[in-house]
Amino acid sequence: MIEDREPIRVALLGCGTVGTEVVSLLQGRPGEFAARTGAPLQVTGVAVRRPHKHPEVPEHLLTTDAAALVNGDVDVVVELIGGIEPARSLLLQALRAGKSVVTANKALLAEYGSELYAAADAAGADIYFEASVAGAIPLLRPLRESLAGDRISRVMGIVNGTTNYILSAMDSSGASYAETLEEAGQLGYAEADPTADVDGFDAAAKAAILASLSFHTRVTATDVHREGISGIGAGDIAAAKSLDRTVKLLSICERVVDDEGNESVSARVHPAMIPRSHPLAGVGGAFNAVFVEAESAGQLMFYGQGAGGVPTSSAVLGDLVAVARNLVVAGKGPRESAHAQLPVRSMGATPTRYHISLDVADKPGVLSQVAATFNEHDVSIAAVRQQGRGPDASLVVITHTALDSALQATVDEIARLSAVNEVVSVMRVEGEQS
Ligand SMILES: NC(=O)C1=CN([C@@H]2O[C@H](COP(=O)(O)OP(=O)(O)OC[C@H]3O[C@@H](n4cnc5c(N)ncnc54)[C@H](O)[C@@H]3O)[C@@H](O)[C@H]2O)C=CC1
Ligand SMILES: N[C@@H](CC=O)C(=O)O
Ligand code: NA
Repeated sequence: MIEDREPIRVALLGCGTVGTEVVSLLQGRPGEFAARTGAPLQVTGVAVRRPHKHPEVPEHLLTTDAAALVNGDVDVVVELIGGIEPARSLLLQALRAGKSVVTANKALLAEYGSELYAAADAAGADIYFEASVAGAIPLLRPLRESLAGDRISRVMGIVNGTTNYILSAMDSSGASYAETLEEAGQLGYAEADPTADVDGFDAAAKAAILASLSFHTRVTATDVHREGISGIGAGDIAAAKSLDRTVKLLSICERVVDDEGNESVSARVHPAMIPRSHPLAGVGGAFNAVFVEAESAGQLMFYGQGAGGVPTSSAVLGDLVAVARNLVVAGKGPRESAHAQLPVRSMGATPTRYHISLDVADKPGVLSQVAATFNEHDVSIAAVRQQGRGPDASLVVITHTALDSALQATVDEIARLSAVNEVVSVMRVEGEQS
């Protein structure tokens, strides 16, 4: 009888947006969890900062002493506090004592993942973190396990729900940036400090995790080129609309092979214009979607709810069941796989495409001056559209693929041309043939 087996003792750290849902589901469905893992799951304590704020948790389980809870009689520690400290110290403490860990903390994993993996490995414990990237969507388990026999070449997607919620609203209803950011916070999508979302730190942490798993290489958040959405204005959204495109914050991780056959990894987060016909263009609200390209599997797409307490609790509980099953059969989950150790390519050396929208003087020679600047930097133009407006004109240029540093240098020089009144919008273009 499963009920007669020794329970698996679970400590929960943090009871906020995600933690509250995890506690409630764990307490509400004990029979199901026991049947699925092969032993009952017993919550031994819930570490919180202010116990009086948690009437939903049985009082005897609440504690403000997370370290004592981790050091006590527990088999699995579920960390839902977020941030680096005290989460890092608490998880190292747990792992070094042979206790397995489930965490949703991308910021921590993107910086200290290797340290945590090493501690888990040394003690024979597990570390699972499906909720850390793309919330409810099963994505890391497929990368770590199902695709472990394949070679991944590219991962591209929307992995931040808050910014997608904001950009979708700006695109569809012309809503303001500030008002939608506040809504995203109320709906439980935004991080405790929402600048982590809008400035791209959250997406960059997720890109580091995705690149590490996909390319068997240690990639940290500081290796990821990062641009957020705080500079995106109504002008950019309008420029995209006029070309039947939309703006999304994308995380793109690629295996790049140079002319000599040398491989490197590129990981970047930035807003990009994509065609409205692209499947990512239809991903609205806090939904996430990620494309994975692998040599044998071909193209795969993962889609679902990337943020919010209820969806994220699904991924956390899935990991908890996996860890508990391993404990029941004395098995182990996957370890760190960083054998490839590919160098990380700088953003300047990464091939990209640009959309550039200019306000120029409508007089002879302007177009040729602009075209000459592209030529000087060896950047090839894919399309040009000019529209006169009295003495001035709007000039839109879309380039072919070139090194990002060459594109950046071209834009800097164009901005200095006397015939250019204003650089209205500069954005990378993704999701179409170059
Ligand atoms: N909210 C979401 O949609 C998602 C969140 N995550 C991640 O899940 C984790 C938790 O996120 P949320 O629940 O949204 O955050 P939250 O801010 O709502 O909850 C964190 C809780 O931890 C508590 N806490 C802080 N320090 C503590 C300590 N020393 N001891 C005990 N409790 C402490 C806070 O009081 C708060 O209640 C973060 O790592 C976040 O990045 C991952 C995917 C989605
Ligand atoms: N703040 C994050 C939450 C999930 O990881 C987001 O908006 O995606
Ligand atoms: Na996930």
